[in-house]
Amino acid sequence: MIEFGVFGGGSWATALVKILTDNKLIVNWYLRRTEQAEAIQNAGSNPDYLNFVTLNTEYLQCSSQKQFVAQKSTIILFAVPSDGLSDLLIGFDRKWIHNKAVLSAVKGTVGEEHELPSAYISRQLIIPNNLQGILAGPCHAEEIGHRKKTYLTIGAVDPHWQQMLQACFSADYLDVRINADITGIEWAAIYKNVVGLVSGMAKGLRYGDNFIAVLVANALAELREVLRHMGSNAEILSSSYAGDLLVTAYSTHSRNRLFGEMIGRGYSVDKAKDAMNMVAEGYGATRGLYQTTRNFPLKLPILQTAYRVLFKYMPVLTEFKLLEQKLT
Ligand SMILES: NC(=O)C1=CN([C@@H]2O[C@H](COP(=O)(O)OP(=O)(O)OC[C@H]3O[C@@H](n4cnc5c(N)ncnc54)[C@H](OP(=O)(O)O)[C@@H]3O)[C@@H](O)[C@H]2O)C=CC1
Ligand SMILES: O=C(CO)COP(=O)(O)O
Repeated sequence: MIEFGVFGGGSWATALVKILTDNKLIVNWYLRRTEQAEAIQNAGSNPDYLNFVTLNTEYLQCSSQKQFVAQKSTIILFAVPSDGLSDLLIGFDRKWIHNKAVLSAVKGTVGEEHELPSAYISRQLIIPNNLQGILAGPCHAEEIGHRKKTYLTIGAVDPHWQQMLQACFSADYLDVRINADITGIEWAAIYKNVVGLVSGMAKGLRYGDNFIAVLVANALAELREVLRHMGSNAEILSSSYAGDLLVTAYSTHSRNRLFGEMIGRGYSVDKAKDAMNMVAEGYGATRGLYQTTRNFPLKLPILQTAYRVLFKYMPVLTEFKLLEQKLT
């Protein structure tokens, strides 16, 4: 029988647990704070994230024991921020998940080598290709919490697993698309978080819809170039790539856009970080993607703008004046 082991207790994990338990699938949910695990088990909702979402506790077992969750489950799902992955995997024995499918819902780069989450997890836990997968968007946890129509993407290469996961995450308000381009989707998700930040900066600087439309159109072209150089022949005008970029660039739920908006309004990077109560992956993604692509023969002015503002502390308005000249 299928049992999911979900690792991570934030908004995305909460939305995913809701989908799975609504579908009457057993979920063993690892939360690093015991009090959070107990509160969710008792109240049937997560007090800290998406607290309006009611969870079906009949199918839910919360725990702050990694080993218990990993060993009891048949499918492992990681849904923590990318900078929490290495810490999460400390003391995580790969024997606990031998021959189990492992799915990453993480968007970001990991460590100083800027590895993709799926690659990092697979290297650490020695997961064979056919048992690796990712869960991607375009989606925001809040809208899933409200059962708003959403398209999800399952990235996996094994046809049996593709179909099984598609069934697990489908619902009347959820369509699940299958895509075997795992690394392309992950790089697209990393880049789109950078675009969300830059779109937010533009908003904070009081640029209007006319400019932001040009910014996003250029971002799509940049995304295509990045993916080509990463070895993906993706048709980017589909939901898993462009869709994910658009939702982050335009949605009021986007944490990256909110973070960028604060920078545009004049907050320092540290002050903007302090004001966030959820992760904005685009910050680390900007550095990871910049360093990964800096020797590529590509012009990536949007990525460079984000990098110069966030990591070289250049004045955001000055950088946008330069960016204006480079957009086509
Ligand atoms: N939110 C969304 O709509 C979507 C998010 N994602 C991606 O999912 C990932 C998680 O994001 P999200 O849930 O939104 O983030 P949140 O900021 O909402 O929550 C982060 C969660 O991860 C937990 N965490 C952090 N580090 C560790 C660790 N080392 N061990 C165990 N738990 C840890 C935190 O625990 P604590 O509360 O104790 O600090 C918290 O519960 C990100 O990569 C994000 O880009 C992808 C698609 C949609
Ligand atoms: O990855 C995410 C949703 O796709 C979360 O990032 P945003 O909240 O910035 O969109």
